[in-house]
Amino acid sequence: MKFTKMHGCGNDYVYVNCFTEKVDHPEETAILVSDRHFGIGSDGLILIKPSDVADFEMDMYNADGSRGAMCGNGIRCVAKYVYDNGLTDKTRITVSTGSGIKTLDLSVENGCVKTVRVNMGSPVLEAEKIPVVSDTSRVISQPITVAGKDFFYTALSMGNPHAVVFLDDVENLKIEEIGPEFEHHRNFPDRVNTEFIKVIDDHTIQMRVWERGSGETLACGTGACAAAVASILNHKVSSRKVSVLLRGGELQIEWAGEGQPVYLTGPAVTVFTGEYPAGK
Ligand SMILES: N[C@H](CCC[C@H](N)C(=O)O)C(=O)O
Repeated sequence: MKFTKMHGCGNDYVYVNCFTEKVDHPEETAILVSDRHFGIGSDGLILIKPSDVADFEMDMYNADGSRGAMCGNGIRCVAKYVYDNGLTDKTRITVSTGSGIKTLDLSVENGCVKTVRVNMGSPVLEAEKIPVVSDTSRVISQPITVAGKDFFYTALSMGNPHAVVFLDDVENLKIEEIGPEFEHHRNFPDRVNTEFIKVIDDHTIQMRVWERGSGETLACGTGACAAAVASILNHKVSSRKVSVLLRGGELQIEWAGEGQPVYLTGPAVTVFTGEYPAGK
């Protein structure tokens, strides 16, 4: 299987061009290739496929083999891959995902995509659609006890479920302890991606993330969108343009308010190409 290794702010995936390659068991393949010692090493696997309803289809799998409905860092790399490899010459493309068709605008320098702006669609705030178990119709700064500790969280979907928690310190957070407890908490029937946020100023937040199915990643595109929306809803920031500082880089989020789409802008990087498994 020929593959290309790419990342968005350090959120790295193995990409396979399914116009020319065939992946029969993507769940198992995602587990194998993600292993950072016995495989290629990645946060998961992303298949780039033909589509009848959009220019391309993105089919995304986490490191544990679970299928993700949307991936903000991944979709930017899909755009870079299809443009840089000549599958399209358009600088506005559509990509079909598990959470609908997304429109992307590509910024090109010297014939290659450098940054991509994604219309991520509108956030979903209704508890039952996220889904989250709650006795309130929305979850905006609601109390939750996780592993015996009390937090306040805001829940929303960007096509995938997110829980956003505001803390005074995220640097020293023992995310490997609390992350899985959130991921598997009874409030989240489909598990959850959890973003831990420190507010820096009225347009800047710092974020660490424990991803459903992949653990701590250096960045999460849908998570950065969820964090910015939660920061605006909770009046933690006053700007509608939020810079999200992640361990792997910086993402720019724009949201004009309820009923409006969230826009995600960030880089996409190609690291290397290869063959898996290697020839004899
Ligand atoms: N772990 C996520 C999918 C990947 C999302 C993330 N890598 C992004 O950039 O949005 C989920 O299971 O919903």
